[in-house]
Amino acid sequence: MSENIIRIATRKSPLAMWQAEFVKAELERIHPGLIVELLPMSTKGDVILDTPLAKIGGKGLFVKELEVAMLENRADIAVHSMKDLPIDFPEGLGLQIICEREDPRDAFVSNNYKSISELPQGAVVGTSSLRRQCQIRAARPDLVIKDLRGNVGTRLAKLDSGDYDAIILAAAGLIRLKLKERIASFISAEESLPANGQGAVGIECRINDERVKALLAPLEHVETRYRVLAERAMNTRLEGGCQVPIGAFAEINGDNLTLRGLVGNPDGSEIISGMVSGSKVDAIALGESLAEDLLSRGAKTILDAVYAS
Ligand SMILES: NCc1[nH]cc(CCC(=O)O)c1CC(=O)O
Repeated sequence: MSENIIRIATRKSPLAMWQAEFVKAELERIHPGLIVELLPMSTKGDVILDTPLAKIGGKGLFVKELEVAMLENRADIAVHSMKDLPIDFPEGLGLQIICEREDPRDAFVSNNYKSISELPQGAVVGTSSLRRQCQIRAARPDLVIKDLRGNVGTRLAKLDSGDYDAIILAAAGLIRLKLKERIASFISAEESLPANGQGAVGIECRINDERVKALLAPLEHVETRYRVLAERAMNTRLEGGCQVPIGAFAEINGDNLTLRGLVGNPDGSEIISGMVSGSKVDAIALGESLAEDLLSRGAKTILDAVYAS
């Protein structure tokens, strides 16, 4: 491979392309003379659009093709939304960089209402996320949750066509796609704990590719890494895939990291939540200890039932 080229494997969705373009622009800014090429590709998750994600199963629905491209040396790096990235990597590949986090909150999007509490009895809310569904239904058991798939633009179009009274999306995706004005209100972490890694972009590469690793190093954001490591460690210990009713959200104050987490029934009838605090350098241990705490208080029973269904 030529010394001054980096090839980025990316999904073709507008958000994935934004993230890849962001990494390309950063690399070109930091390393004048470096040529960065995009290799857009479709993944299984992009092709199967009519089935709820939780039912398609299989880990890495949105990443496998990108990883094969790196292993076959058709690409050097892949840019991912951290929250969609599986815990395990194929041999030879690894998560190298976590970039600075965008707003991690969920966003309430509606053309008629300002917030969940304003929704009338029995209103229809669109989301395919068990995590969002569980927390919304815990607060408002009367609401009807209707599946909502597709990329951000598709989901907004379905809202606009009148299929839903409101939909829930990650604020980060809307902000990045310059659709912030579509956000009726931000949902606080107290109302809906975000998914692990939400709003953060990660970069995967071949673990033995020292040239690429050196070029990527300046994109690392240390605070985001600690936060996302704690959140992912909790998820890993809970053996959570990406389609699980699990929320995890870490914040850092000085050297102190506080991690909040929850596991719930998709119907919102039961939510087990907890919190840990400690030194940020112990991020992974903090995540694991919160997972143990949740498991000891009944999370295992809930998750077993979700995985079996
Ligand atoms: N599961 C899809 C997905 N993956 C990443 C984002 C956007 C924000 C992010 O980077 O977390 C979204 C859309 C959404 O959840 O609304």
